[in-house]
Amino acid sequence: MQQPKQQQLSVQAQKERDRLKAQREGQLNKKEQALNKLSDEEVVVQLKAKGLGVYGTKQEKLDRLKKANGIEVSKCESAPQQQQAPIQQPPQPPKGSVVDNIKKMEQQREERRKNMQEMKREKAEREEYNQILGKNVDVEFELMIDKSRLKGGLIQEHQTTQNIKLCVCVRKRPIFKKEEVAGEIDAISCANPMIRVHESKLKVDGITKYVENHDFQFDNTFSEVEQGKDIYDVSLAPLMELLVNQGVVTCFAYGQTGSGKTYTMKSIQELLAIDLYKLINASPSFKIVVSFFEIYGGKCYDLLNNKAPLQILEDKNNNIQVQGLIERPCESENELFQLMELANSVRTTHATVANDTSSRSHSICQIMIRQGYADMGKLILVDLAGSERAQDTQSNNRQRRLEGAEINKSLLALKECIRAMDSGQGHVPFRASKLTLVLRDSFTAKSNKSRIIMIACISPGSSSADHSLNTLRYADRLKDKSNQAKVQLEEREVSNEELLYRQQQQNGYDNKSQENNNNYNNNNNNNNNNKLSQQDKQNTPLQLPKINDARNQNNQNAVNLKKNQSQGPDKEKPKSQPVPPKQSKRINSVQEDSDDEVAAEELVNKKNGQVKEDVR
Ligand SMILES: Nc1ncnc2c1ncn2[C@@H]1O[C@H](COP(=O)(O)OP(=O)(O)OP(=O)(O)O)[C@@H](O)[C@H]1O
Repeated sequence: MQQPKQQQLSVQAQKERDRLKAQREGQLNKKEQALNKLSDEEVVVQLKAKGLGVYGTKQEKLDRLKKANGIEVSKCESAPQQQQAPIQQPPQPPKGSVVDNIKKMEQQREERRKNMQEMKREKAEREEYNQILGKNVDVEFELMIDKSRLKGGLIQEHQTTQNIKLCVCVRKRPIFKKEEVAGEIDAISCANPMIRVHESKLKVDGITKYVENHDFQFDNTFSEVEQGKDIYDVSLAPLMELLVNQGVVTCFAYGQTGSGKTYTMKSIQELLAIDLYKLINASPSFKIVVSFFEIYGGKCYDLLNNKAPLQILEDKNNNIQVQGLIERPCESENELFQLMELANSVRTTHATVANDTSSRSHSICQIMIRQGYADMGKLILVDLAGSERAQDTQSNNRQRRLEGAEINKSLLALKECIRAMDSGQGHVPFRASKLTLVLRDSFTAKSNKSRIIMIACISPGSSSADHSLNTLRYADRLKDKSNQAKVQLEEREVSNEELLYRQQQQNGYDNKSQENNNNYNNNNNNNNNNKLSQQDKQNTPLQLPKINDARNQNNQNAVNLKKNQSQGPDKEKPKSQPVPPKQSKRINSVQEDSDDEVAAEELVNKKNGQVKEDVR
């Protein structure tokens, strides 16, 4: 009697397994169909969100994405075949019908000729047009690049830095007339948050031209039509409140020489001066103190004190002190702006192979907001020296080459510190260079009080494409994406009970660490000449007057304006533009995961141990 019962059970289990398998396959098919419909840009966005590589053809990228979604490769390969199936193959001519074959070949030849003529016509038209404009560019490359450009406008609106601890932005400067006359093509296209570098190349035969496209995605990207104000509005303006609540805001401009770092920083300084005094005027007890120095060849010089040499020292409380640095109080926005102008004008510049007036030093502008003797907040604007590769410095003299080496060393140290800070590592190697040493506060401030904005500037010229790639790769590596991916993966694998347990543990730990933090900060603050006011100890955010509301309104206006512009006749949205991914990449990945999680939960709830076996 027991045997038939067992058989019955195993048949039931088999049925259940088949049913689940069919259900799972159905889900995968749906997912696969959805993936097949994605445009190239959307595939790239999703790959980046999953921390995967974005190289290869569109099909290869799609396959990689499918694999990451749990769809089998063989299945992936069969998908396009399934799609192609409905296409009616023309009936094969019977063997020996030579005449038909010849006709077909003639048709194909005719088509090729037409295409060739069309290309020649297009090329001639473009050459004529370029001649009128005085452009002296390679038309073949120009046409190829134009065909592979990201369509104009924004894929996504710019995000503000309010909730982003490390915000990495890219700014492309416009191409200059003299560059076009010298044969440069605009080789960068930009549609926030994507940026594409079109690298012109020759095949191994040495004559066949082709264009290799490199895609990157950042928190924000700004094209040549966007102004310094657009960057300021989303990057620094939202952080004004933090500046009077013990915040440390650091803004870096990084990039190849001549890519627009100083230009960007100057426009930001101008807007900042206005906003800071709006803030100060609303609370008269606040005052602004500014110091400005440069780090050149590993040494520090005061830019507001006739370039007097400075020393960087560490006191017994491990605080970094720049000995001899003059701090100038400023009474008005004009005074602040004039001091900044003065400091910028005395900065060390030299003519290099790449730029006639290349800034060879890192300039650091520190703006402290004080109430009495207490620091309420600190803003640090760092205009980094132009990044150069070793091969660019070959024809420079020894001094320039040493400068280049020193600059690169400090940029590398900066990258390591930002990465360590972003990934939440306890140890930040800020002693690796003078630059990171003086910026210690930016890396070690409490995470909710510290914001870093990195603006990577790039030149659009085709001859700068490899420099631009270097800059973008540097910026891309600042954010530890693998960490995020790992956390997501790990979270998918733990059970609900375990998650609950972890959460409880975490809460306990957070409370403890919060206490420890408070103790540590209080001690630290005491050591730090008891500078902090009562308000800091209570940790209550200061209520700000209308300035931020006004800014938010401005932001909204800017966004609306951009929307209107992009809908206007000049910037008509191309129909082929990919559907904008509304959510951030993290939200996307959570949603994808949730499908699987819901399915798994349903199964677990429905059935007994046998079903659990299947789920596993
Ligand atoms: N967005 C922009 N719009 C118009 N002109 C720009 C823009 N960005 C830069 N420029 C111009 O490009 C030139 C070089 O810019 P800038 O001096 O800011 O470069 P840089 O990156 O600071 O160079 P370096 O590192 O060598 O000092 C300047 O003449 C500047 O006016």
